[in-house]
Amino acid sequence: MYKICLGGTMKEFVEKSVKEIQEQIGNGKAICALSGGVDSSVCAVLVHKAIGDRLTCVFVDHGLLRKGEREEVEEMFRGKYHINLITVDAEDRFLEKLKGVSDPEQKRKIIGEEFIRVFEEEQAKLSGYDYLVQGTIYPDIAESGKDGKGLVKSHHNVGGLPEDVNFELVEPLKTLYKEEVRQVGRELGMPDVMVNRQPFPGPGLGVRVLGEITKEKLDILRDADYIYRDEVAKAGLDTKIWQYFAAMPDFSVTGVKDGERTYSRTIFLRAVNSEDAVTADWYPFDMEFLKRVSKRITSEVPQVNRVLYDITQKPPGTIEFE
Ligand SMILES: Nc1ncnc2c1ncn2[C@@H]1O[C@H](COP(=O)(O)OP(=O)(O)OP(=O)(O)O)[C@@H](O)[C@H]1O
Repeated sequence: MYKICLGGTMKEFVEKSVKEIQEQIGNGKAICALSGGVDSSVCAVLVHKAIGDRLTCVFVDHGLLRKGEREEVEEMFRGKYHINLITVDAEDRFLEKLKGVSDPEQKRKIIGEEFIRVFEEEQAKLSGYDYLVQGTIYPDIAESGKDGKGLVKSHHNVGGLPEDVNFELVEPLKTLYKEEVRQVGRELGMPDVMVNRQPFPGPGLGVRVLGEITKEKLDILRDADYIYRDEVAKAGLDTKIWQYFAAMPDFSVTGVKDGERTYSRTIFLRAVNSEDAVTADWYPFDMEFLKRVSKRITSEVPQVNRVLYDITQKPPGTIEFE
């Protein structure tokens, strides 16, 4: 395992990794599944530094992304880093597959399987790619109890890429802890919004729209979540809270607006701090902050008439709702 304090500086780590990646890939070409999360993003930028245009990233827009996320990823990787990036528009096929499904495990499974199918299709369109870049980090290997050799991230959020893929794996971050990965990102000049990014589940908003997923629900949740994130950032809390997000339960409730009865959507707000995701405590926002967020959501998102803040620790709760 790489230890910054014992093993040298981040600059040295980056130099050493670039050399190793060049040695491994030679003149070959590599493909990387890019989620926009910290691990795959840092990995992509590192590998790009080593092999330039011979890296192609594939970003799957499954329609379960947060508001603005796709644009941010495209701007960053295509615009700033000039990395070959294929964005796959797969919203319709994911939503079609998810129609009528409300069981969380089944939703995860469907999203995972569809992700693999999409990735395989993209891979088939490309030729001459022998290497698969994976943002595997040390805890992934430790958790799965393997030594990491030839390991395809077994706990892949969206089901795991098939083990039989005809690729040689490139895993330059596999000796690092998350915080070290962030430091590598900073060393590579990546902006704070990217390296400090909070964890986001692989199935995305698919597990934050509780119960059956529809485009309408996703759009409402995206708008509410965007306002919440905006207020957290404005209050300067975005680097103080480990994870914060909005979710939407599978029921409507009665409310009143302009003297008329409404029967609309509820939004849950969640914010937790945690060291290791094993235990977590809810964040003690001040009441004025919560009032502000609630007012903005209920006035700017017309389909929402109630906002609830979750004050449950993990355990007995979990960070996500599904
Ligand atoms: N929408 C997506 N498009 C392309 N690849 C994806 C997508 N979602 C996930 N992946 C791939 O699956 C891997 C594992 O996803 P997971 O959600 O478990 O994230 P992670 O382990 O936190 O990594 P990351 O920080 O890169 O998101 C990612 O590193 C990425 O390679």
